[in-house]
Amino acid sequence: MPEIVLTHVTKRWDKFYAVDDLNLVIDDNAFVTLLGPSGCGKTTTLRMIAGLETPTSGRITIGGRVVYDSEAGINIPPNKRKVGFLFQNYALWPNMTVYQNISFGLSNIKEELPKFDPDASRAATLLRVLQKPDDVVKTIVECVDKKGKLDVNKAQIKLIDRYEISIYAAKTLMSYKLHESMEPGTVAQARRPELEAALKSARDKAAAAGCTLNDRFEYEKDGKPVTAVRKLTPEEIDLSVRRVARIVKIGMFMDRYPSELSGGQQQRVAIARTLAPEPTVLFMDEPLSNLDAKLRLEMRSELQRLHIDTGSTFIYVTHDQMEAMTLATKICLIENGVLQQYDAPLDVYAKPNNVFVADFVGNPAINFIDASGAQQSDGTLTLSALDGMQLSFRPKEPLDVAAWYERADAEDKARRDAENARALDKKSVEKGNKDVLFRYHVARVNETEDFGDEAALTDGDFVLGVRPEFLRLSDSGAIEGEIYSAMPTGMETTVKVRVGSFLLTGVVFGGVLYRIGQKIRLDFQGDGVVLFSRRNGRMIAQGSLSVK
Ligand SMILES: Nc1ncnc2c1ncn2[C@@H]1O[C@H](COP(=O)(O)OP(=O)(O)OP(=O)(O)O)[C@@H](O)[C@H]1O
Repeated sequence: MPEIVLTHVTKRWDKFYAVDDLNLVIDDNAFVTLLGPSGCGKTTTLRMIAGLETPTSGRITIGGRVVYDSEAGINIPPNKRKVGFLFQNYALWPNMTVYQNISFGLSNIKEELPKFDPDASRAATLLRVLQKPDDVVKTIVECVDKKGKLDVNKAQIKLIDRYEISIYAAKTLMSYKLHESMEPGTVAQARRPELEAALKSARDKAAAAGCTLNDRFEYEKDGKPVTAVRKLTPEEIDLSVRRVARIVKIGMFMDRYPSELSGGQQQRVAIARTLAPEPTVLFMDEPLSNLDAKLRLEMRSELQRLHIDTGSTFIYVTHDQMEAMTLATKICLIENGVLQQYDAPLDVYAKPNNVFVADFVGNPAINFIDASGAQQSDGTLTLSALDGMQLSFRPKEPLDVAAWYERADAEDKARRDAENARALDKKSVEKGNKDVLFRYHVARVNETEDFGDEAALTDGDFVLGVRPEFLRLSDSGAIEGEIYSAMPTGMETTVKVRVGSFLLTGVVFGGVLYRIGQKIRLDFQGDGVVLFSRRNGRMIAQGSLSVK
């Protein structure tokens, strides 16, 4: 499976930078979700990797092969990138059966493929299955109804699934009528000589051409595969269709038309159709957004399984952070065309690079608390927050705040210098959609209009990010609060707690009932509270928070 590498990829329309200098390495067999708010550049990124959109500049490789390079003038079309697509509007052909919908694309393939002997392959398959004639009989008689009538269609599908064979092999097997004989073993034995002869004749034919047949019945010469430009044989097409139908469990619906299927079943057919040509990379753009909530959840787990079963690399666009969190091996979070974080979902959740990431991921959302103060000689930070309350933040790892700022400022300066140098280049186009510092939201009881006219921020201005599960409601808590709202779901209750003029959101597990207006006490738990710089919005450290 291929690794996908994007190097300095930019896409702009005039002064609008939809994707700005994106560098990304997508590992073999990864499940990457491209996440971000509407218009941030997710779909553009996906389309550029797939070859449906031409980048303005940069380089993209798939499996070591350059598919796009602005400087070298390389741009391989999508149908030559061996990739598959699954879009929101997957539109099955209504006048074709499920089988035809899946097989249609395969029957149009005409490309360089290994030379193959379908007769030898089928003979070998039948010989393999006939080794256990009693098993074959058992599989067939399972499809006899109460009145003693055999459902031939069902029996064929059972044989196809049981032995992973084509419909042609299943029909031949049925024609042997093992299930009608008192001695299936003898019937099976009687069939062997003709099948063995077919196999030998195929090998002789290959030998006459100076070749050998490998164990997949493909021609080889001097140990190397012999290829030819050809179409797939009906048997190969059937085996592919059956393989993907097995994966998405639609084997029983092959003769139905799309209108005779539920939304979820149609979606599975669309997935099967995409998987049939065995794409090494599968692109999905919000493929579940047309489904209802329950089906979405079901299809999510199907997709996760599919990812393992197919071994393909999945690249999946979504603006639903929950979908991104639950499916991905890695999340690529984009805002305004700029990569914000590329990490495993739990790392994005626990160690967000900046306030934007912290805010975008997690439901209920993280609590932001403005705080100001300084680091003490013991490494902790003494902070004033929530209307003058004195808090102590203890970093999880050793931290030197002054040194952190020095590094961050040096990085910012280097970036600004690079941007200025870029602006001096005559060919460069100034970015119209400028990057602005994300304005996080501090929840208050009486929300006032935020004019953004803050006093100049210093290195002593911080933002604390407290996930709802790090708020602890307990009688021994040092902070006084009052229940502002409580939403029990049975498994947990989401509470908004009023602390002075602020509102903090917490999650309490179990069926606890709270009364609105009820006085409670709370504090913070765990060492996962995140400290951000208010000046540049970036994460400084994780740690624990307590009241002094
Ligand atoms: N052909 C085009 N010409 C000009 N601007 C475009 C064009 N295509 C896309 N854009 C702009 O590029 C930005 C990124 O678009 P893109 O479709 O990648 O966003 P997205 O993150 O997938 O959004 P959504 O979640 O809404 O689909 C958008 O602001 C969009 O308006």
